[in-house]
Amino acid sequence: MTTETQTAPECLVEKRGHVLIVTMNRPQARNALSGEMMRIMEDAWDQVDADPDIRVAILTGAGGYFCAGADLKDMNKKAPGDKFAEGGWDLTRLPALLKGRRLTKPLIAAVEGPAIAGGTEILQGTDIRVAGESAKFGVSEAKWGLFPLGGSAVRLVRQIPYTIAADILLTGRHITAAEAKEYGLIGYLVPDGSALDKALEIADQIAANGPLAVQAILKTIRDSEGLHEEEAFKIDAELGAAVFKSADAKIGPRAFANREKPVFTGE
Ligand SMILES: C[C@H]([C@H](O)CC(=O)SCCNC(=O)CCNC(=O)[C@H](O)C(C)(C)COP(=O)(O)OP(=O)(O)OC[C@H]1O[C@@H](n2cnc3c(N)ncnc32)[C@H](O)[C@@H]1OP(=O)(O)O)[C@H]1CC[C@H]2[C@@H]3CCC4=CC(=O)CC[C@]4(C)[C@H]3CC[C@]12C
Repeated sequence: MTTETQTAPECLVEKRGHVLIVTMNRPQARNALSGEMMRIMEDAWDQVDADPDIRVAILTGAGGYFCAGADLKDMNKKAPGDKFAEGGWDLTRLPALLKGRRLTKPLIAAVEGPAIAGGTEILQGTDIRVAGESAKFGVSEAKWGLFPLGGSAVRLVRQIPYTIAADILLTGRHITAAEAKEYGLIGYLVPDGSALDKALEIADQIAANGPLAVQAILKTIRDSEGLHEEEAFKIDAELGAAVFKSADAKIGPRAFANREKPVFTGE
């Protein structure tokens, strides 16, 4: 197993075997998003897509916090609205927050502590979500007269029941990890301090699977979203057939017959 570490002050990116771990790293501000942090996150997502050796990614936060959204104190220096007015921003895409961009490999969120506003927004761009029991979630932009530009007004109502999403978006109230689990916003509730361990366990399970199969399943999920079943099955058939033609599709059944663990090559 290879281990490479690239550190940067506001976001850490670590490759552990086939897994890339991205850690938002401004714990003194509950990992509130900064421009620098978002640039590093965007680069990390490019790395996930480009490096064939990376099979899964994990997004987490340092210091026992996930992310408190935009840096509200920084907004007092220069309001984002004024920056947007200066132009050059395509607000239909915020790649760092996975708005208008999704990864080609699975992304697991490991949440401890608060995941508020932008924190819950980026969560909606992840595929599998694990949280410690004391984690808190919410999309509280409206409380500060702001809009959830990370995409929640569109995405949250598609991911959890409508009336709960509308309540969270319009009241800006925070919900507990137990509520988030009940609503299906997260998939795993674990003891505090163990979210990353659980995420790594899930990542290892995924990384041991056929990478072409995993990526084709994910692409089918993404590309067929919102389509009529008949249209969706065309995508499903094309991507599925390509997997069946791969060397991995021979390795798996052979390993089963020989009572061995399959070692996939991704070819
Ligand atoms: C548009 C998106 C996005 O949709 C907008 C937002 O995310 S708005 C953010 C709203 N955030 C909140 O409501 C959370 C506020 N915080 C809390 O409620 C609580 O602090 C907590 C529940 C998180 C934690 O409570 P605790 O009791 O545990 O701790 P507490 O004592 O309160 O805090 C401890 C210390 O941490 C500081 N803190 C906490 N939260 C923040 C925060 N959000 N900002 C700053 N500091 C915070 C707190 O003050 C304490 O500090 P002390 O010193 O100890 O007092 C936008 C999302 C990202 C934006 C882009 C970011 C990059 C950009 C840069 C640019 O230049 C251009 C614009 C942009 C691209 C920008 C554009 C908008 C976004 C996309």
